[in-house]
Amino acid sequence: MKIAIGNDHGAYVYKNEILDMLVKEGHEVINVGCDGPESVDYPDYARKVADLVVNQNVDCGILLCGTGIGISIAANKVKGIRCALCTDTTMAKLTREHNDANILALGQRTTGIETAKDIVHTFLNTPFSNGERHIKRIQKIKEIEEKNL
Ligand SMILES: O=C(CO)[C@H](O)[C@H](O)[C@H](O)COP(=O)(O)O
Repeated sequence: MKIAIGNDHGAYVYKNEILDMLVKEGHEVINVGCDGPESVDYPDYARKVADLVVNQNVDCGILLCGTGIGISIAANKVKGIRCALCTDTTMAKLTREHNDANILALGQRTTGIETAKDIVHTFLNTPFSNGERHIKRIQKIKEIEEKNL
């Protein structure tokens, strides 16, 4: 898969671990995150990954910050983004099956690295269920986006 990954200073260690893992597994990864501990602003990185996803330059995105909260809030402001903060593999599976999430958010300060890697694998390997009720609900999310323009 082609994946965009972005992060703030609170998650550059996990970003590097997950980036290395994905490249070793044969994925093409575009790194638009920060690469060190200097303080930066997570919305800037959320926007970079979200733009790559909505413009279909990548199949999906991964965003990381200290908790995954701020960066997911920012990404979800971009029209067309369904970014899910996941803290376990059940959430990752269900957000793909039910919400067709196109960005996964993770927190370096809140989730263990092995769990985070498992979450990434589950997210990437779970297809959208295409269930009628889920399609209807995603359509309603899109209607909210349209009304907010
Ligand atoms: O947005 C966040 C909180 O939900 C992230 O955890 C950020 O990484 C965090 O706010 C950064 O905090 P810092 O004190 O500037 O390192």
